Amino acid sequence: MSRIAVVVFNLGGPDRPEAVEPFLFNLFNDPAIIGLPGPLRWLLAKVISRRRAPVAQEIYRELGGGSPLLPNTQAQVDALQAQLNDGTDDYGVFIAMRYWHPRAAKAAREVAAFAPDQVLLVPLYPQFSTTTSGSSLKEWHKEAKAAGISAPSRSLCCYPEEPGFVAATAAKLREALRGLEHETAPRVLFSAHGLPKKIVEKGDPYQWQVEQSVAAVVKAMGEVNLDWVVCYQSRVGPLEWIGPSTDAEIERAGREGRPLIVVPIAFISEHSETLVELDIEYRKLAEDSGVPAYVRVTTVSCDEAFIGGLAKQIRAIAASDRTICSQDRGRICPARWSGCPQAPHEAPDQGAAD
Ligand SMILES: C=CC1=C(C)c2cc3[nH]c(cc4nc(cc5[nH]c(cc1n2)c(C)c5CCC(=O)O)C(CCC(=O)O)=C4C)c(C)c3C=C
Ligand SMILES: [Fe+2]
Ligand SMILES: [Fe+2]
Repeated sequence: MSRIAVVVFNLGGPDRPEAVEPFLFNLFNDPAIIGLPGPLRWLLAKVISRRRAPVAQEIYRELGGGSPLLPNTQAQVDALQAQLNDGTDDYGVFIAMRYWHPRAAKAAREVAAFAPDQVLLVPLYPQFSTTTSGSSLKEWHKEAKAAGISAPSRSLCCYPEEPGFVAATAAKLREALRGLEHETAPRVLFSAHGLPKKIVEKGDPYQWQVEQSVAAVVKAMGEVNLDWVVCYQSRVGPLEWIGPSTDAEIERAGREGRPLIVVPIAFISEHSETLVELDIEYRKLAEDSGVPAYVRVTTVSCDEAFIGGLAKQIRAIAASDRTICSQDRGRICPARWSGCPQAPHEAPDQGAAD
């Protein structure tokens, strides 16, 4: 049996207060986030990260000073590895974070030591964005080359309608609906991390794939009659971002006297954007705006259907002779987007962060 290295990608988060500013610097110095020439971007990243650090430190203080993203990702990796190996030890699963440790360079050295026959690249983002999966895959290819990894690699580009992800999200939403005791019907806010509008206008498929995920969850809810909206949170900086914003939707629900159920649709584990922004800041905004009830659905995290679905997708790419984007129908990039890094794999730099 062949040895298969699975590299999972996520954003990364600072593990202590002093890490907040360098973490933010790494984020804003990424050409996928700020598309300026090197020296100018470096300077801007220095300025923005210094200015943003106290605000972000306050956010992470609510979580004990650092982000829980790495331990939560590790728990997912353990669950995934157990599902994949199922009595064998063919699969080794490695974590590569984009902006804080463990970064791609370390993961690439570990993968090289594992000496795999093939490498499967799995972004922990169901929807593809140049700013997340694209940026991580681009960095991976550079570091894999530097580490001398010669085994062929293929990636799971995106899985916005993956049945396990959709079923897990729908089950959590159903549970929240059952638990909400209020005479007025709730509004469901499917909340995703936002993006600057100009990134979407350049062809980034993220917003389109967020909408695909929401449509799939609504369909999976079957007969339940939902009043739902897709909205976008976590805006930073002066640019115009895609909307409607989650905070504007919360205020509207307050004016209309509607209870709210908030469903994270682009985050698959808990971190600052769910535990602080959704659970503390937006809950307070809801109270202040007169929203009669506010329930936040938890992320799919280690849910069996989600991890099982991911494992199924990974086995499918391991057995396939080409990379697969949205697995359920085995098609090439559903975005039909030239920047999709999955094919042809010989040209991994194609478009991803440019
Ligand atoms: C779907 C996932 C994400 C997209 C798309 C995304 C784009 C994006 N993010 C920023 C700026 C920041 N993001 C920050 C935190 C953060 N972002 C994501 C995911 C996506 N980002 C996650 C999972 C996290 C949490 C990390 C953690 O807590 O561990 C932050 C830092 C926190 C803060 O200062 O508020 C910034 C800054 C931009 C500019 C962007 C697209 C251009
Ligand atoms: Fe972000
Ligand atoms: Fe794709």
